[in-house]
Amino acid sequence: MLLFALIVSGLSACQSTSGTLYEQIGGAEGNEKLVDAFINQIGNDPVILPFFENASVAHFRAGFLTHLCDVLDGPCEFRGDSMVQIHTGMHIGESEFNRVVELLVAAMNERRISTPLQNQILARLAPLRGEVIHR
Ligand code: HEM
Repeated sequence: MLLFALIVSGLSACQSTSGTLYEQIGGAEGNEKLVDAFINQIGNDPVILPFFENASVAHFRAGFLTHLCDVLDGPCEFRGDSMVQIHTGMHIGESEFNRVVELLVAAMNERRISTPLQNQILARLAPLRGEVIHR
């Protein structure tokens, strides 16, 4: 019985593997910490930062938070412009898209998100590639 209790408490201290992806990243707090780490990565990247030259960080943060919450099955509905509308005119290519994915992975590593969970998150974002690049 003691062993069982130890195993259960040990499991709950680790990342949960049940519930929505949003719950698994730690809900609203986990989402905010992840998005802030991502924004910090963007802020330090000489290739990607120039894309955000005229963007408001606060606006991007709020929009990305809601969008990610929505994509990860959290209790949010992103009602902003479509991914195509937002990124049209930015002339984003494959390499810039891949770089942004790398920055998100770096942010997820920083937040100690497990590799299997990272892969599930990336699988949700990958289909958006065509809506973001060459626009
Ligand atoms: C799957 C990949 C991506 C997703 C899901 C995504 C999603 C978003 C979202 C939700 C917003 C905020 C929209 C709003 O509320 O107004 C946004 C804005 C923005 N995105 Fe992306 N994005 C992706 C890839 C990229 C890439 C690769 C770049 C550039 C290399 C980029 C550059 C920007 C910029 C500059 C803005 C700010 C626009 C502004 O407010 O002026 N995005 N993106």
